[in-house]
Amino acid sequence: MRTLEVDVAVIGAGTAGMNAYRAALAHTDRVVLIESALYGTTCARVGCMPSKLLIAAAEAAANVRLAPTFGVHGGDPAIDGPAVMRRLRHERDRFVGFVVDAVEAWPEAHRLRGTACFADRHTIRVDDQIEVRAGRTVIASGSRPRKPAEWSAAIGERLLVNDDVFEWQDLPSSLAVIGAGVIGIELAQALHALGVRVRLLGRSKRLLHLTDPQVAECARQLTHQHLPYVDDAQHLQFQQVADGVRVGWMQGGAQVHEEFEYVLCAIGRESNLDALNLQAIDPPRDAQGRLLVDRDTCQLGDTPIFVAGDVHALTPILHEAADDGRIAGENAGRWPDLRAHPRRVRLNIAFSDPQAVIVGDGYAELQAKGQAFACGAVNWSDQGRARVMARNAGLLRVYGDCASGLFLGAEMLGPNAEHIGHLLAWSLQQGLTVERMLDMPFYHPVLEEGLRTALRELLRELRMGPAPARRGLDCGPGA
Ligand SMILES: Cc1cc2nc3c(=O)[nH]c(=O)nc-3n(C[C@H](O)[C@H](O)[C@H](O)COP(=O)(O)OP(=O)(O)OC[C@H]3O[C@@H](n4cnc5c(N)ncnc54)[C@H](O)[C@@H]3O)c2cc1C
Ligand SMILES: NC(=O)c1ccc[n+]([C@@H]2O[C@H](COP(=O)([O-])OP(=O)(O)OC[C@H]3O[C@@H](n4cnc5c(N)ncnc54)[C@H](O)[C@@H]3O)[C@@H](O)[C@H]2O)c1
Repeated sequence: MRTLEVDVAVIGAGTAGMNAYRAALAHTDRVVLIESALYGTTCARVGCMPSKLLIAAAEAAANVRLAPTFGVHGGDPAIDGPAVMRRLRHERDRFVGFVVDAVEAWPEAHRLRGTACFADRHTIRVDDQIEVRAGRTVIASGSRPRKPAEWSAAIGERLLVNDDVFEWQDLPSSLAVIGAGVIGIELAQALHALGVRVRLLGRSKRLLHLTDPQVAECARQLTHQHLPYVDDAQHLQFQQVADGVRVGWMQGGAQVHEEFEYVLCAIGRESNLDALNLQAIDPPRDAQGRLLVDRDTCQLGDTPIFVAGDVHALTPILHEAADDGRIAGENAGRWPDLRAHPRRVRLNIAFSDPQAVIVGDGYAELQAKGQAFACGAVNWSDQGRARVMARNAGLLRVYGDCASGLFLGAEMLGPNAEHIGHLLAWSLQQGLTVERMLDMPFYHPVLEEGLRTALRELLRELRMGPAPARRGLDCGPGA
């Protein structure tokens, strides 16, 4: 077995690992990046980018369907499945290509291909061919879709995960989507809008990680309006039939069956830790058995090992994985003089229809903290610009601290939530009070005026401002 001595080894060339590699390189040239599969990242190959390409096609179809609302008639959208998938794969391959080019431009001596596996805290074996002696290691091995073995045993290749969807040459005729989390909702809604017969099967009434009971209920109702959705499917059963799968479930005490061409499993992800032989490093764990990782340094306990990205499952989103990678790589490089990096405020966006956002502390977290907080809200059904665009569905709830008037967080379902979410996250990270946020300019007529309505109501609820005008007065008194 060949031996390689380095200061820093990075396991996984995804977004976290690539950022860790670059950050470590600022401190030492003795760095190696180990990857077991293809370069290109989960984000570009099978995650953020291809899913948003599919959603972009779905939005185009939805806009055609909405056109008659404005007196514009072009007929039903004709969906060319092979063309939808061709564009998706073409653009996806372009994004992947940029990533692959970037990695392959790094020195060959810094790159190893193969599956990494610990022998001890300073030794990593790669496919039992190379032994890497590393001063420090960054684990950035990501996650993969959870796929119950008994479901695979029952229906074999008819059971798909998100990775499979983006390889389709054409859209399927029908699909059961299991799991009403972010991936399930985004893909179910997009494929439904593209003419696929979809049924979304959730097992609890909770959707998209929303915890505010009012926003969650609004999400549940809108999802029911938008696509065939069962919010309490119990005792799922799968049986292979001639042209697909017969899916059975219990719903409100009754047994229901429906046949689909495929089943998409979107029930969460599991960390890629199993191949790493973690027992060899005896990792410190918390009371729940999770790896004990310091969020501000990414260090694993007091070991010379750092953990970054989805593998830790704390905040499995792209910008957090990139931040983790930078922090872990920098600290692995500068070891033992570690630096703590304050983290950005929480911002989650689901590209559902309408979009969903959670900023800062969600409703359930504030309640769990026992903090005295007040709420303000806007229902988008009556908001001026949202009505102009005929996209007036959803609810925004904003939270503020009763003692200080500080803005604390928000949950939202509604039009352009991705942009309002950013405004709110930036305000939160700057430590603004609700009053200070209301000092900012609001143009007319824009969706942000809806945010202003919610903030005014919040200020009133905090007993720090006057009662807002009753409704729909963005161009009248109270504007
Ligand atoms: C369908 C989908 C849609 C998403 N959409 C969004 C979105 O819109 N916005 C957003 O912010 N986030 C989104 N995400 C989440 C985002 O993609 C992830 O947070 C991010 O890609 C995680 O990056 P990572 O570096 O941790 O993992 P990865 O990119 O998965 O990298 C891990 C790497 O480690 C390698 N590896 C694993 N084990 C080993 C081993 N033993 N030895 C060597 N190498 C190993 C893997 O092959 C892989 O290349 C989405 C995810 C999915 C699945
Ligand atoms: N827009 C985005 O930022 C975006 C998009 C996609 C994915 N992601 C990231 O990827 C992560 C993983 O997404 P995900 O959708 O796989 O996980 P998730 O945790 O969001 O959702 C999984 C859902 O499956 C349900 N579920 C679990 N077991 C089930 C079962 N046996 N039967 C029926 N339902 C079951 C859960 O209750 C949950 O609602 C997300 O947490 C998110 O961080 C982000």
